[in-house]
Order: sequence, then structure tokens, then C-alpha cells
Amino acid sequence: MKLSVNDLVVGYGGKVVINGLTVEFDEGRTVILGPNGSGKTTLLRAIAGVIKPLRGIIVLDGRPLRGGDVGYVSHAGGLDPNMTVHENLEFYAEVKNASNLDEVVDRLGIRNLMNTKVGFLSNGQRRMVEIAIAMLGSPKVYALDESTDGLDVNFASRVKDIVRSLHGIVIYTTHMLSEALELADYLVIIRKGRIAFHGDMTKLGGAMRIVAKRGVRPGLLRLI
Ligand SMILES: Nc1ncnc2c1ncn2[C@@H]1O[C@H](COP(=O)(O)OP(=O)(O)OP(=O)(O)O)[C@@H](O)[C@H]1O
Repeated sequence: MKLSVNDLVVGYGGKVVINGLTVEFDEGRTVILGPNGSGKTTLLRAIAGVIKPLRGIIVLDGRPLRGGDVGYVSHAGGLDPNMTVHENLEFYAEVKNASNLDEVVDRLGIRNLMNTKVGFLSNGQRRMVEIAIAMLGSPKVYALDESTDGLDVNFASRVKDIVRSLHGIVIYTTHMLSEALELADYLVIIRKGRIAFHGDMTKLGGAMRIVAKRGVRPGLLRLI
């Protein structure tokens, strides 16, 4: 399986943020690393189909993406705070025509939250529910936007374990090099809406880990 983004142009109200970006995602985890404002969220939103590109196409194995291909966890969240976890999950299961709701609930360990209104959940609990929704229908592609952001060490670690267990094409954004090193099979570095680097971590990982350990992280991006 391969997700191909070809000559993508995306903007907001006439301001172009991504200008002619081409990149391919293979099966496994690709981490998109970039500073604030580099276009990570915009790229994921285009892949998830929530923003319409001005130009370019995104294809999965040569065919246009269909609804249900992408499980998206947005940075902003998308749950109804007045509905219970169960009601939110059921709503999305119906929309996605998914039959794996129970399996996902158990896999993420959120059964104890089912009758709680989303508005009463902690950040970490809410993120687990958002990931559960993305997993409904077992999508071929995951687009996960800074999914550990704002979480404590415990929830962040749970999220990373789940990300590692996902099958298919998993695209995960972060601005933290440490997280990229932990999760990436492939690394994409994005700056100002352009790909600055795209590579296989099995080749690059050793060298980057040494640099990261020595605490020269900011310089690393300049080197690359
Ligand atoms: N809804 C919007 N309207 C106008 N401009 C936007 C909108 N969303 C993002 N932008 C602009 O697009 C650029 C890229 O933003 P984007 O959120 O994609 O970057 P990012 O790498 O995800 O950043 P962060 O790490 O802060 O989430 C920024 O200059 C931002 O100000």
C-alpha cells in the first residue's frame, strides 16, 4: 500500500501554506517533524479530506481516497461534549459503518468511560476516545496530529503504544525530535510547507539518536 501526495497546494483565504508538495507514504509509521506553523496540520487535514486542496491529488494505491480510508485524530478534537463516550462512539461507528466498536473499546481500555459525558473527561481520556473513533472501521491510513500534545507521561506513553500497534499507513505529526525517534520507521521533516528531508529511520536512526542524546537537538534540524 502506498499513499501518494502529488503537487499539493493548500491555503487559507488566499494565503498559500503548502505550495506544490509531493511525498509518498509507505506502510509503517511515518513521523512528520516540523516546527510550529510549518504546515503539519494543514497537510494532515488535506489527507483526511477536511480541507480541499487548491491543486494536486492524493491517491491510495493509484486511486482517489475514499471516505473511510483515513482515520484522523485532529489537534482540535471533534467530540460532542454533551454526549457520553458511548453515544459519541456509536455515532461515528454508524457514520463509518464500522463493526469493530467493542474491539476498539477493549483494545484502548476505555470501557469504564462509556457512560461518562465527554465534557467530564480529562485531556488524556478524551484523546483515547478520539483515537478510538479514528480506529473505527479499521482504516488503511491513520493521520494523527500531535496526539500526545498536552498529555502527562502516562497517557503519552499509552498513546505511543497504541500508535505502535496500528496497522497500515500511519502518519504522525510532532514538533518533538524525541518523539520522532521513538516512533518513526520513516521520517519526514517539513519546513515552511516544504519537505526538507524524507528518509528511512533504520538508516538514519542510529546517528540521530546519538545527536539527540548529546542534547544538540535544535542544531540537528539545521544540519539536515
Ligand atoms: N484556519 C487557518 N486560517 C488561516 N491560516 C491558517 C489556518 N490554519 C493554519 N494557518 C496557517 O498555516 C500555516 C501552517 O499552519 P499549520 O497549523 O498547518 O502548521 P503546524 O506545523 O501544524 O503548526 P503547529 O505545530 O503549531 O500545529 C501557519 O502559518 C498558520 O498560521
